[in-house]
Amino acid sequence: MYDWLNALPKAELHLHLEGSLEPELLFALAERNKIALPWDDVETLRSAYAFNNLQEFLDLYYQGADVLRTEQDFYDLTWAYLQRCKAQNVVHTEPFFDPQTHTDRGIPFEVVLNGINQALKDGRDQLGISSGLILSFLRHLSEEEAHKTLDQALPFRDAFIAVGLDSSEMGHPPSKFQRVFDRARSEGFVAVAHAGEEGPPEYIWEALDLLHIKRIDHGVRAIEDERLMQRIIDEQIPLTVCPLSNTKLCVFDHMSQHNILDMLERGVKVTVNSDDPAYFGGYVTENFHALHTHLGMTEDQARRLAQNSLDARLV
Ligand SMILES: Nc1ncnc2[nH]cnc12
Ligand SMILES: [Zn+2]
Repeated sequence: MYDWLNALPKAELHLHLEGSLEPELLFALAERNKIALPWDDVETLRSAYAFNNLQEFLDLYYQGADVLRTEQDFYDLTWAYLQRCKAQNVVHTEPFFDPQTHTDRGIPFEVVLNGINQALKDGRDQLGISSGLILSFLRHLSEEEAHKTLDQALPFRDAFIAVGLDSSEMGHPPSKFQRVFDRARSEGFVAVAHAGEEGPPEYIWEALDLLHIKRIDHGVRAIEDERLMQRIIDEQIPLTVCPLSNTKLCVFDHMSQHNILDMLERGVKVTVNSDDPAYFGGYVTENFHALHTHLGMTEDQARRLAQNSLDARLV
């Protein structure tokens, strides 16, 4: 089944480039940039990848991103991810990046963007993988800081297909970012947002009604609110679900409890994605395969999930 799932043409719609930083590349970049790491070796780092919640993961994820310094680093990161896409027949990808994670460390916005963009272009030309980049605001920072990030992005407007919202969800509802999303949409950006990963269904309502998002990232807690479920089904609003992420971050205790197939059978436009594959134990095919192993996902269901991902592309 793994090989069959791997060969299935699919799109990835929820992937943080910084979360595709494998420990081996992290160590190589640390050496190249002469950065001392608190871990002795790759295995020690990998053994630290055990999380009880989103915040524990984010603390390590931001620490890991510190090795990314030059345009070449961002190129190498993105190129390594695109090669994984090629190997797993991901024919289209819409990755996120978090500019504030880098600009707050003094890395110029253009350095980050140029490295990523050159790799995405080479991915199109050399690997045949189409793509669109999503600029994501960090929700644990202020709306004021998100406005500054949007200012930095506007000279490169054509480099982005959308804006997103990620990082620590609890205590940072979508309403906190209503004005910056208004502004982004008035500049022609499509909007997406993480909502209902750890946060309650109310955050999904806010993301839909206040941020006017076209796609919900995660959204698994929608199942707690029947009226919300009905809206998502009626309006066919896609959910970018990340099964391995949800189990690694204890959103579900075990994959056998995941609700993605229940949602699929109820008519929700759910898709399968890897979120932060270097940290959560696998890329898209591993996520599909876990659904087969622990939930008995059939070939027909896998085909529908893959088709949903192709249908839910923004570009
Ligand atoms: N799963 C996730 N949720 C929120 N922010 C993130 N940033 C990277 N991965 C994330
Ligand atoms: Zn995510």
